[in-house]
Amino acid sequence: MTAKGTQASLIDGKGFAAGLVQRVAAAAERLQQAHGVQPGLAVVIVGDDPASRIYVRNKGERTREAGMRSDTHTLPDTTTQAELLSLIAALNADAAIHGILVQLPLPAHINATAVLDAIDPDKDVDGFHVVNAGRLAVGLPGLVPCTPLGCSLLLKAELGDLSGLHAVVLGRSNIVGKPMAQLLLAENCTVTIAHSRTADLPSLCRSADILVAAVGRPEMVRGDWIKPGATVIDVGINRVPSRDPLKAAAGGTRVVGDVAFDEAVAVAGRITPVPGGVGPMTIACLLANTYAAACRSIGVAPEPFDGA
Ligand SMILES: NC(=O)C1=CN([C@@H]2O[C@H](COP(=O)(O)OP(=O)(O)OC[C@H]3O[C@@H](n4cnc5c(N)ncnc54)[C@H](OP(=O)(O)O)[C@@H]3O)[C@@H](O)[C@H]2O)C=CC1
Ligand SMILES: Nc1nc(=O)c2c([nH]1)NC[C@@H]1CN(c3ccc(C(=O)N[C@@H](CCC(=O)O)C(=O)O)cc3)C=[N+]21
Repeated sequence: MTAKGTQASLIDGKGFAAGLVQRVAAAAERLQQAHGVQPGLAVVIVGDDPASRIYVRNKGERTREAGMRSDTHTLPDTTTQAELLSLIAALNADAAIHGILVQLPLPAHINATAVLDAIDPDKDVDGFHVVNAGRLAVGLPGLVPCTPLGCSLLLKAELGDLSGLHAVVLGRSNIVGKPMAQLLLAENCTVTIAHSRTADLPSLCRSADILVAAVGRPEMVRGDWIKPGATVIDVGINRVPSRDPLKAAAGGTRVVGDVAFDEAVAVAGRITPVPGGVGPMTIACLLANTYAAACRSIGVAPEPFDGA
């Protein structure tokens, strides 16, 4: 608590995501009843990255909850780019698969851009294909990257109209920062994108009504970088040693965000926790995108999930 006794309210991403998964499941059930189509997702993992393991475990549970089909293709580190491309070609041609997700990062000997751009854009439920990036940039309907889509849904549910708010997006990756900025612009925010060459990050961040942190640096954003009352969305998922020195010595870890939560919670108006904030929304949006792709594959307009 601060001297003023104020404390940010927590944005319950986990709870919001659970509700979204239920709404997607109900819509998918209606799609199946009306058209006999069960949305199908294929996840391809090459090698054994720890972040990918967490993601795939959670995704499997949520996909089952939503009554959708989920196939996981686990390939060894030694898989060649040609082998991966031929699996993608088979999934592109498979009418029972509406969504394809290739877990990142890929091993260094594989060109990730070439692989992502081999996915049929209409099955690209990650929204990483250059065609979907282009659709987002010019305002055409398409598949939007799950993490920024989840952040945008949380912000609209919390704040309503975002028009005229100053949003600072920390990070400019193709999978989080850039599409996040596009979505905020589409909601009529005034958007600043910051990155590793940005001068005086603390002052810039202090001018933000909405601060989205997606840098991959544990607890980089400090309490005094935040405008009092601002809304803070922490995208970071960083594994750091456990607080307990004995556990840490044994290799124990905990997950923290890109924001120093204990400091930020005393200054911000609203904030997402890590875990339990943006992460679960990413998975819920993956299911929503898979449902939408299944609808469009048979020429049906997907039910929207914008509302609460
Ligand atoms: N919750 C979820 O569902 C997801 C969480 N994540 C997490 O989000 C975070 C970001 O992921 P991602 O976008 O893939 O990361 P990238 O590493 O691809 O991008 C990081 C961005 O942060 C910028 N950056 C790095 N260090 C600094 C610094 N010291 N000061 C200012 N800017 C900096 C980089 O700038 P520059 O471009 O100049 O190098 C870059 O634009 C990670 O913690 C990741 O684990 C990612 C995906 C999903
Ligand atoms: N093609 C591709 N698409 C991705 O979207 C993608 C990817 N590759 N590679 C890895 C990153 C990371 N990512 C996460 C998603 C959800 C949680 C998540 O659900 N986190 C929970 C649990 C965290 C914990 O307790 O460890 C939470 O934040 O509450 C984490 C990480 C998706 N990614």
